[in-house]
Amino acid sequence: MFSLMTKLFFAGVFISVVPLFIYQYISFEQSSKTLQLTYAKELKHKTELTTLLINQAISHRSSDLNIIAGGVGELLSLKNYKTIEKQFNNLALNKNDVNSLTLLDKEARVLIASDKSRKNISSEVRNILTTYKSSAINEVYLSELVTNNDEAYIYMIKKMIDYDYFLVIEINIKNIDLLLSNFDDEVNGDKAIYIIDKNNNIIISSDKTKKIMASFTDIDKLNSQNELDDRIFHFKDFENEDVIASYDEISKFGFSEALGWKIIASIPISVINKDVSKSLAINKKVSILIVIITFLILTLLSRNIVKSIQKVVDVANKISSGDYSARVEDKNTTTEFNTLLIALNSMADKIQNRTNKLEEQKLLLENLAHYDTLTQIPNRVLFKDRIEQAIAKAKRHKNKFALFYIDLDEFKHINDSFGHDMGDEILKVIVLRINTVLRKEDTFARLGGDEFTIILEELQDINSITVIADKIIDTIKKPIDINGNVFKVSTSIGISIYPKDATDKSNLIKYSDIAMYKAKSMGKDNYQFYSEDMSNYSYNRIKMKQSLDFALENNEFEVYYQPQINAKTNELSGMEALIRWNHPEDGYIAPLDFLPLAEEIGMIIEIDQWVMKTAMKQMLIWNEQGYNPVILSLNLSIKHLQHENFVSMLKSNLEETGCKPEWIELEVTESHIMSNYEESIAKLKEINKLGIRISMDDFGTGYSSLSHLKLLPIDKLKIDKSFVNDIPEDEEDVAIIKAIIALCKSLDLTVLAEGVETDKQSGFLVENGCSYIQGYLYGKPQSNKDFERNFLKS
Ligand SMILES: Nc1nc2c(ncn2[C@@H]2O[C@@H]3COP(=O)(O)O[C@H]4[C@@H](O)[C@H](n5cnc6c(=O)[nH]c(N)nc65)O[C@@H]4COP(=O)(O)O[C@H]3[C@H]2O)c(=O)[nH]1
Repeated sequence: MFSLMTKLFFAGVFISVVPLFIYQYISFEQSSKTLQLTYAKELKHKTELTTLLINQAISHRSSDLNIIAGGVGELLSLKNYKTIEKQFNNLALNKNDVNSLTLLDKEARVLIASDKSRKNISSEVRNILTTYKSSAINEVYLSELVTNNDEAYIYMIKKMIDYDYFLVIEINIKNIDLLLSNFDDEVNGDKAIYIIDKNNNIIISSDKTKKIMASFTDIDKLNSQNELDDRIFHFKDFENEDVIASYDEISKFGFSEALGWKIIASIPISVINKDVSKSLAINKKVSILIVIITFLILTLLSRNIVKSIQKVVDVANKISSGDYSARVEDKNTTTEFNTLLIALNSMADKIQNRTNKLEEQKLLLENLAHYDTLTQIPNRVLFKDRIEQAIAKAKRHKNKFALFYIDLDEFKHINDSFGHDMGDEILKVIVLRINTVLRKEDTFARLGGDEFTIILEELQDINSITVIADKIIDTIKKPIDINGNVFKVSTSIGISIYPKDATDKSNLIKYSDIAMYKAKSMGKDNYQFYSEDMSNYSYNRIKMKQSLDFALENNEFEVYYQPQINAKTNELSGMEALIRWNHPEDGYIAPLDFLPLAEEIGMIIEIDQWVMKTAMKQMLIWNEQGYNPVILSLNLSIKHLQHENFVSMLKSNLEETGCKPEWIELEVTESHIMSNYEESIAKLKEINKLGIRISMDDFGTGYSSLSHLKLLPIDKLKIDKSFVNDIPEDEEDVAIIKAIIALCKSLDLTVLAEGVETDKQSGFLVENGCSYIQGYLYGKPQSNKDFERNFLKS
C-alpha cells in the first residue's frame, strides 16, 4: 500500500521525466544525424579541395619540368651548366614541395643537381628511372610514392631526348603548398585527413600520432550500405572508432592516375556527439528546470490534495467514532473537493439529525420502558434496577434501607364503580401527595394497578420509617375531590428492611408484599413491618390454596344458617346461608379467610354453586317437612353474578333441587353492583323476573347514589354491621342508619340490620323503623340441624 503522496510523486516522475528523456534522446539522435551530415559535407569539401591542391601541385610541377627541360636543352647546347644549376636552385628554393632537381645521364649519374652535395641518386630513383626507360612514355613521368624517414616523395622524370639525359624532380608531398596548411589546420583538431595510396596505406596524415603507412584496412569495405551520402561513409577507422568520413580519388585528374591515391577526411562520431551535447546543453538545462518545476507543482498539488483528503478523513473518522457534530470547515479551491466536502457535511448533518431523533426516541422508549405512563414515576422495571442499586450501595456503605409495598384498599371498587378514567385521576392525586412526603433520593415506583413501592435509603433510625409510613397513610386518607366526586381512599403498607429481613431483591419485595397483606388483614389505613411469622402466614395461604382444591371433593364444606328475625313480632323472617369450612387438619376456617383466596384462584363459582344447591335442597326438605323457613338468603360473589351463564345456572339449580324461586333471596354487595352497574342491572332484572328477590348487602360501605338505587330491581337493603356496632352511642352511625331507613321507606324497600348483638341495638333499630334483624342477639349461624331445632321446630 502506497500513500497518495507517494503515488502522485511517482506519477509525476513518470509523467515528467520519461517524456523528457525520450525527447532528449530523440533530439540528440536527430541533432547528431544532422550534425554528422553537416560535418560530412564539410569533410567532402575538404577532400575535394585537397585533391584539387595535389592535382594542381603535380600539374604545376609537370609544367615546370617541361619549361625547365626546354631551357636546359638550350643551355646544354651552350654548355652553360652554371645557369642550369642556378635555374635548378631557383626552382628548389622557390617551391616548397620541390625537394631537389637533378639532371641525370642515361646511366643515372648526377650531372647537375639543385643540391650540390648530391653526387649520387638513391637506389629508389635509379629503379624508377629504369622503369621509366623501359616504358614507352616520353611525356613527364610520375613515379610511385617513395617514403623515407617519415617523408614521402614522388619523382617526376622528363627525358631530354636530344641528349639522352633525364630531368628528375623530387617532390615532397607533404610540402605541397596549401595542402600542408590544409592539413595543419586539422592537426590537433578532432577532424583528421589522410592521403592513402592505392594499397590503402596512409601516405600522409594530419594527425602525426598516426603512423604514416599504417594500414587503413577497411577502406575497401566501404560500400553502399555504409554510404550516408555521395562519398560519405560511416565506418570504424583503424583504431576501431566510429567515424564519419568522406574520400576523393586523385586518380581522376590527368596523369595522376598512376598515383591511385585517395584523400580521406574523417571525424569521430563521438566528437560530433560532443558538439551535439554542447548544443543541447541548454536544452538539458531547460528539461531539468521543467522536471524541477513539475516536481514542485506536483508536490504542492499533491500536498494540497492530501491535506484536503486528510481533513475529509479526519472528519469521517470523527463521525465514525460518534462525533456527529464534526464538519469540514475549510473551502477548497478544487470544485470536486468542494462537492465532496458539501456532500460529507450534508451526510454528517443527516446522520446528526437521525442520531438526535434516535436519541430522542431512545429517551422516549427508555422513559416508556422505565416510567409509568400515567403517573410518570418509575415503573416495575426501573424499580427493580433501583432496588439492586440500593442493595449494592447499602452493602458498600454498610447501610440499611426500607422497602414499602403500598396497596390501596378497595381501589378496584372505585375503578369498577366510577370507571378507569376516574380511578386514574385518583391515582395521579395520590402519587402527587406521596411525592410531597418523600425526599429526592427516595425511589417511588408504581408496580401496576394500585400497587406502589418506595425505597427509603440512608435511614437515620427506624422511627423515620414509621413517620414516613404515617405521613403516607394520612396524606392518602384525605378526601380526594375529582370533578365534584369526593373519594376517601385508605391504604395498606408492608415494610421490609435491608439487611435485617433480607439481603436480596426478590425476598425484600416478597416480604414487603407479605407485610402489606398482613396490614390489609389487620384493617385499613395501617402499616406493618415484616416479621418471620408473616412468612408463615403466606405459607399458610399457599397451603390453603392446595387444600381448597380438595375441600369440595372431601365434603369439608358445610352450610350454616343464620336466622333473620322480625323483631316486632319475634318471628322468623328468613335465614342467611353462610359457608363453613371444616379443615381436616386446621379445623374451622372462617369464610373471609378462604373466600377471597377462592375468588383469586377461580374456585368461588364452584363453591357458590355448591352452597346454593345445598341450601336449596335444604329448603325443599324443610318445606316438604312442613316447616316454614320463609326466605333463604344466599350470598353471591361478583364473579358468580357476572358469569355469562349465571341465570341459566340459577334456573337449572331451581329445577334440579325443586326449590321455588319465591323462597330465594340473592344477596349482592353494594360495591359489587356499583362496580359494574349497567351489566348488573340487566342481570338483576333477569333474576327478578324469575321471581327471586334481591337484597343489597353491606349497604353504606359502597358509593351508591339515590338515582342508582331507584333503578335497581332490589327488594331489601342490609345495613352493614359497622354502622350497627356503636349505636345508639355513635351519633354519626345513628344518623347514617336513620338515613338508610328513611331511604328504604321512600323507595319502598325492606330494611334489615346485620350484626345486631345487643337489645340496645335491636331496640334502637326497631324504634327507628328497622324491624328485621340479623345478629348474634337472635342466633349465630348454625348447622341445618341446629337451625331446624332452634328455629323451625319451635
Ligand atoms: N360479630 C358478629 N358477626 C355476625 C353477627 N351476625 C352475623 N355475623 C356475621 O356477619 C356475617 C354476615 O354475612 P355477610 O355480611 O354476608 O358476610 C359474609 C359473606 O359476604 C361471605 N360469605 C359467607 N358465606 C358465603 C357463601 O356461601 N358465598 C359467598 N359468596 N360469600 C359468603 O363471608 C362473609 C362472612 O361470613 P361469616 O363469617 O359467616 O359472617 C357472617 C356472620 O357470621 C353478629 O352479631 N356479630
